[in-house]
Amino acid sequence: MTTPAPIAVALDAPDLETAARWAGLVTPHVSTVKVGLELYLRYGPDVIASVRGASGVRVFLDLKLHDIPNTVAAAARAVARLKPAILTVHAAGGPAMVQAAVAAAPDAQIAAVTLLTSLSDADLREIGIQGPPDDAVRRMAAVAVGAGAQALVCSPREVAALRAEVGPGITLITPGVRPAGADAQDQARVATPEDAIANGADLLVIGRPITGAPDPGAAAASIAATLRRMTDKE
Ligand SMILES: O=c1ccn([C@@H]2O[C@H](COP(=O)(O)O)[C@@H](O)[C@H]2O)c(=O)[nH]1
Repeated sequence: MTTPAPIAVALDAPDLETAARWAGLVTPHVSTVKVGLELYLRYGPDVIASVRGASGVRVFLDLKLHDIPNTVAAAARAVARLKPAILTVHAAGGPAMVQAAVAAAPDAQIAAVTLLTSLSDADLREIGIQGPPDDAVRRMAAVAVGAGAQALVCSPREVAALRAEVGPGITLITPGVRPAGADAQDQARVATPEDAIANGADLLVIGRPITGAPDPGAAAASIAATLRRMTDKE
């Protein structure tokens, strides 16, 4: 049996049955499945058991918590019992908020989201973030890691700069991944799976290029095989 690829498939499905079906199709090929706001807000905690299924695949709970520290601590504590492998918070919540999540969910890897991959350079300027995204991402990452975050979420375009900033011990997670020629859809700062890995990403978040394919299992297997060929060459 081959080792599952370092991919978290974003199960952004309209209903639980579809999410569980996608999870079943992709889990032989990928290490992780990701539950986001759409599913969690619709179905609540039950969704975790449904997508985990019999395989017991790692579940990444992408709730992007962002509130005052006391509220985030309570929310993180509430979901910690679901045993997600990874739980996201927004780095923009500041160090006390990140620290509160880390303390409240000690068994989950707390991943701090730096700048959403859907924001273009123009969008970033409009919300007051001047200069190259790399700079802001590195600043936010340093604060989050200083507060105890064990993982960071960034665009694959910033992952090399971030790796240089934080070193090898922090897990770098990149959404905004599109196979060559695929539609970027609402993502702005994108790169291919090969480039994301070559630049230092540990875990690629990929949703619609897999779940929107006629056969999500085959799409996941194909991207996984591409990554495996890269590591075999090393
Ligand atoms: O900056 C971020 C943080 C999280 N996401 C999430 O990743 C997936 C991406 O899905 P695609 O279909 O591959 O675009 C989605 O669940 C987002 O909520 C992100 O895209 N960017």
